[in-house]
Amino acid sequence: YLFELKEDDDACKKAQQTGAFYLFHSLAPLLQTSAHRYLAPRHSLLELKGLLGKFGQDAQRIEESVLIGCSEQHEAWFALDLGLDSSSSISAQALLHWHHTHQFCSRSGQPTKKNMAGSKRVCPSNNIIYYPQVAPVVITLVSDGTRCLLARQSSFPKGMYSALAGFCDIGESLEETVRREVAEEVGLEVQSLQYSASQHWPFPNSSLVIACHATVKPGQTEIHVNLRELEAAAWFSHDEVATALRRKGPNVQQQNETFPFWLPPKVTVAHQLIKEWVEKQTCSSLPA
Ligand SMILES: NC(=O)c1ccc[n+]([C@@H]2O[C@H](COP(=O)([O-])OP(=O)(O)OC[C@H]3O[C@@H](n4cnc5c(N)ncnc54)[C@H](O)[C@@H]3O)[C@@H](O)[C@H]2O)c1
Ligand SMILES: [Mg+2]
Repeated sequence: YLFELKEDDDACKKAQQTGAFYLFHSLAPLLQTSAHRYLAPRHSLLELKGLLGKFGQDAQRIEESVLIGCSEQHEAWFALDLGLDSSSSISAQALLHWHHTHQFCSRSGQPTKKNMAGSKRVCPSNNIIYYPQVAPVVITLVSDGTRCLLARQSSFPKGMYSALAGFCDIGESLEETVRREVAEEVGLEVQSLQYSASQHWPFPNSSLVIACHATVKPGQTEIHVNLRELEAAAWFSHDEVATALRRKGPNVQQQNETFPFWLPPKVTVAHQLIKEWVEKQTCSSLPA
């Protein structure tokens, strides 16, 4: 059903009649608080036209909406950004951000036009079709069998460590990126690797983060930190990591000016990857 709406502008326009619209302003979502929770209000086309009229906006703006999904019953969902200045926060809706930042054809320089669903942009002068780009990123938790390797960039919040991450270079397989990034960032040779999970990650642009476990040969565990990319990297024991998983975010500074290390929040695939390793270690240390 979604494929049909992306390929057929008339079908998409018709779906707006019975669809639901989520509103944004300069890429920030409009939220309502209710009983200490944030809810994203949905607006029907009629309500949306009323809102636009109330604020003196042209109903034509509805053409700027983008299709973001549908219900099992084929109720289409749309996002519409009412903000005029889109240079501010990119904290939401990767697709709206992509439209704001890809307005021109990279070959002719002409302004491109979004299709009704917002699933692509087309250059009217040469018919080149542009689709939203997603940059693949690998995140790798390296283990030597009993410890795992965590690292931090200087841009991370104080005390936070995570698994090694890196963008795939053009032409690389994911496996090649894992081996290259681990070699580049900590000077270790990956012996084996195993896929774990993936996550769409819209910060700073649209990336697809693919999480993997990797092992190094026992005895080949000497770390050489690439200080151009990382501030620090070290091996951590199962107990240290299990304790850190329970810490919620930045902790108070300890007397000796250090921060007990903590890990990315639960919402990140980095957290899930590290948690999966701790659970696997716990299971493997249980008596058979
Ligand atoms: N969701 C998660 O759990 C999670 C975990 C780790 C990293 N990430 C994200 O993955 C991304 C990559 O992590 P990193 O900073 O360690 O990457 P990295 O080690 O490749 O270093 C970043 C460098 O990659 C280059 N680069 C930037 N954008 C690129 C692109 N689109 N394609 C190719 N190269 C690019 C730049 O030179 C940049 O300095 C970051 O945006 C980070 O937010 C998400
Ligand atoms: Mg990196």
